[in-house]
Amino acid sequence: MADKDKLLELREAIDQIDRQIVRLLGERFSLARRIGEIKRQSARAALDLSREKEILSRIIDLNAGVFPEESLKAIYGEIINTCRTAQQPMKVAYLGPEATFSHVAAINFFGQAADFVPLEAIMDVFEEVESGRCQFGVVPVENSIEGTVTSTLDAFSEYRLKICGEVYVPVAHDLINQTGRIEDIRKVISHPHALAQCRRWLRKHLPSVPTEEASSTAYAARWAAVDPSIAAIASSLAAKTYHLQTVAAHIEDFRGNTTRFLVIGKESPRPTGRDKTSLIISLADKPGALFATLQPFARRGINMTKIESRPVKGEPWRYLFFIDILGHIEEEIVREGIDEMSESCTHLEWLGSYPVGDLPR
Ligand SMILES: O=C(O)C(=O)C[C@]1(C(=O)O)C=C[C@@H](O)C=C1
Repeated sequence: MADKDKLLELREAIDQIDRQIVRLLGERFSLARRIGEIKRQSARAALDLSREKEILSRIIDLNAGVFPEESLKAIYGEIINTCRTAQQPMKVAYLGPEATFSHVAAINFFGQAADFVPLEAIMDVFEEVESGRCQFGVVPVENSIEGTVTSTLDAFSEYRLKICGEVYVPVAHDLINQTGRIEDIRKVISHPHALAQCRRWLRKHLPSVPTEEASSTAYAARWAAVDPSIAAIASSLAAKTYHLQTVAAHIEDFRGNTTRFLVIGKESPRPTGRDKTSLIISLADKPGALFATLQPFARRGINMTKIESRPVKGEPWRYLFFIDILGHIEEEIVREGIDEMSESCTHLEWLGSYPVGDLPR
């Protein structure tokens, strides 16, 4: 067969497969909608992360290895995210404006199909979820270079919300402006953390150009979108959102900069087999109090992944401890550990059990 005929034949086969895929996607969407009706009647949450995890690992097993695994995961993740919206419109609040890293985290977790609501402050995100105007919220909690986002931890003691998930987002900074030309830059604007993280690059490539602080990387991008003399340091999503060009990508001085975000909602998901549990505790003011509180986990071989103290507002020199351990509260060993821990604390609050997020590669 001539090359031209062969090409036509293969393309016809691909067109045939695409028709099937689109038809099957429609069928899958309708089935998800029917499942949604049953969930609504029995007052069950639409989002079922343990079922999603089960589906994803089955899909990866089904793959004969020809199709690249990461792409399969991304495509299937988006299919499930979209089918979820057939059950319930997913309204997700995040720390805005559009194209912040919180927005990137929200898209990574909920997919493109959700309805995203940018808000001005972390407290506003908690407020929106508690009021029920949004089902979920996405807030930053910790950066691998700058440390904890204290306003997120503090908000947990003011609102009765649960953690439903965590997302790790690699923080890659791009220098963006209207033309993509470095010669046009008279000023560089960004969030103080982003400016600090690109200090060496700026000194080397733009030594005489002044910098200015903005309240977020996305605000800086908005600014650059209206002023051709300004360049912003922001995410690649910001460049896309505000129609800007990339002068230089990945200008951060250290690679591996990652931010951990929390997904907050009204209830925590069921166990998935690889979960984390977050707690807030306060201690009696006596020697060995913290040691006694943590012993129940040590004895059971439960791994504590984080402990952080925050001052109690209005009570000088008293502290709350935020603790993350591996495991789900519905696992007996975790439940027992927490029960025993509660005997030696003056206050213990369960913030949620949720699937461990994937660290960026
Ligand atoms: O199996 C379910 O419970 C569904 O609702 C279907 C589905 C999916 O599309 O695969 C959608 C949403 C849930 O979070 C889990 C899975």
